[in-house]
Amino acid sequence: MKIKDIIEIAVIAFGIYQILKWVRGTRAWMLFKGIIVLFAVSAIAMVFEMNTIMWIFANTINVGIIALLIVFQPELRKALEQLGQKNFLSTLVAFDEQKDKKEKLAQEYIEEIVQACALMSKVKTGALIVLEKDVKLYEFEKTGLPVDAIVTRQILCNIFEHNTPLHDGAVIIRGNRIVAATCYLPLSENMTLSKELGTRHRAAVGISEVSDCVVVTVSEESGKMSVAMGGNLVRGVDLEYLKGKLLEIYADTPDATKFKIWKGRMKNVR
Ligand SMILES: Nc1ncnc2c1ncn2[C@@H]1O[C@H](COP(=O)(O)OP(=O)(O)OP(=O)(O)O)[C@@H](O)[C@H]1O
Repeated sequence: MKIKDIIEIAVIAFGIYQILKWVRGTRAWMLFKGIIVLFAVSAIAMVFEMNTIMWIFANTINVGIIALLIVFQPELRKALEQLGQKNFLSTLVAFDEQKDKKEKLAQEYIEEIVQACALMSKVKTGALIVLEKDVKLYEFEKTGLPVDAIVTRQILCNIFEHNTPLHDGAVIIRGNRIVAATCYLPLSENMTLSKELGTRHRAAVGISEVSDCVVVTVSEESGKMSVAMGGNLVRGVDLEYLKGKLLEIYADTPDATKFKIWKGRMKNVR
């Protein structure tokens, strides 16, 4: 083993790490998990010498790779564009402590979102609020106008106020900040959705199908609140349900886990 080989291994490991990090931040993450399952199935087929399954895999892999390149063309283009950017190195190695510090959806912000929905529901103001989780929604954020404001009930109500410039489309929330408003979301093509539902609710289901986000809607027609997650829509939820669902997002974040560990330690000390 020469120095050159060690450098080569380090470069490849770093490259794979960066690719995995990038995949986690895009909707390719779900697909990546699917591919891992397919590879697991092919490995099992190989161990048990299931020739037909192995033949199907061998003959579809080339087509599959081309299909992947076509489906993820926007993400690949974005990744290549980032490679060409000047600040690429600084994003690879997080020198800046702030950069590494992920913003988390703290309980107080959840309360703001819930209260905003309550107020809008009362006066039947239509709203579409997307809470981003692990899969980053940059491509949808770009379709709207940047806001970059701390989540407060007043700002949310103001954004969705009828006949104001920002009321149309969706708001995207990342951590404790509203990053964009008037965003255009993909409409779900789910045929089983109720025919009563219009495009606001279809858009909520649509974005939840392609990412792990949680979407809250307030109907302009009925004032009812709904929550979309993983392609499912729960209609007519109450404030308690809404708060519970949003708190689940908070519970998933590392900050909350740290808090739980800390609480556990405190219990042990006592
Ligand atoms: N693809 C989309 N992305 C983001 N927002 C959208 C999209 N399509 C529609 N909307 C929002 O939904 C509004 C139209 O809602 P529409 O009445 O069609 O839906 P709905 O599901 O019946 O909702 P409501 O119960 O509030 O009437 C638009 O004015 C716009 O703000």
